[in-house]
Amino acid sequence: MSAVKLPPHDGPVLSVVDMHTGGEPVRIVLSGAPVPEGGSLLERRRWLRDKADWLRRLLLLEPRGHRDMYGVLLVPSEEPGAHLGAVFIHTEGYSTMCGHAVIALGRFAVDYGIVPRAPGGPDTPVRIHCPCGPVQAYVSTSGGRSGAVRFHSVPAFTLATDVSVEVPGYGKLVVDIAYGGAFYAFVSAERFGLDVCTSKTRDLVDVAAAVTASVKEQVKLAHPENDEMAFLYGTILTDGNDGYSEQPTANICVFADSQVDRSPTGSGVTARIALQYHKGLIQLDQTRSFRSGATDSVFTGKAVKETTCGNLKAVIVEVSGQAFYTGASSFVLENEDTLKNGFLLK
Ligand SMILES: O=C(O)[C@H]1NCC[C@@H]1O
Repeated sequence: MSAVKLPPHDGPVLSVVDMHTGGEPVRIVLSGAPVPEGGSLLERRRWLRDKADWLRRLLLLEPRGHRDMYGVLLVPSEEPGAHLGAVFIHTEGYSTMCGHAVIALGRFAVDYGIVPRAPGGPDTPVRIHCPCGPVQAYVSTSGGRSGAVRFHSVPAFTLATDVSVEVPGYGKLVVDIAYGGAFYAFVSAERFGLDVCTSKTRDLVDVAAAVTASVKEQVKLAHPENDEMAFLYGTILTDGNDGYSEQPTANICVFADSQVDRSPTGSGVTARIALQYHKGLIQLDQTRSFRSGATDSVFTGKAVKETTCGNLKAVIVEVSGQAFYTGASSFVLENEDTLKNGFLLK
């Protein structure tokens, strides 16, 4: 089949590979993006945010994307041994960690030749420098293709448990706050008479967004090593099944500007494992399954090592999942297009 003929356009052609992990999209930019200035990944991330945010908007917002779109800009990394640097983007801005995207990037790195497949198998290590720090992924091979990916994230920890917050319309409630490369508030959906798997997404989003807004107002977060991580990324509503079980526990993550994760949320699973370990509900190397309330997709997670983060006890968590390719596109723009930099409906 002949290559697709590009339409008339102005400016760069942005070539992307589209994937999904558990239903959550990942748009990886292959070429056409500006090379960000800066001596570190975090500086490059700030440059992209402050000087080239048109790129995020064009790639993720309508008409080329949608309200719940997610993407990755690959940037040079100064991290020793890193195979690639990742700047995670969503429809409100930039995040510090994205487990579902790490799972996709693991496959992408092997399949696109960034990391040669380890001859001896079974896994090919792929080291990904994320804004929260280095993440070590291990890419399996299945039938001559890359397959499931597991990753060891940055040190994960519980910041606070049983934090009381006043949520307008819902009264006083108690949340837990934990970090898995990003900070999340955790609360059972049952507290609102909802079920993460069967309630309307709109109802779950409204509740989670209200909790996020209240925690942001009433609770000051701190990260022991990096102030840039000290913000509440979202709220994860759970089914309340925090005690160890071989049965999956379900959750749904509402992050950034009421964006809904279709996957079980890799950084959320990381934080949830840290929370369950902190509460003595699971032991090291006990694997739990986490089901997305949105799509029933499943990640597994386990704490594999105790560590510290600054003065806090922490654990290294391993998360596993599977990503799939959905397409490859070239995006262009025309200067006359008044909507060329994207939009979202109110
Ligand atoms: O899997 C994750 O960690 C990401 N998915 C969307 C929200 C998080 O960044």
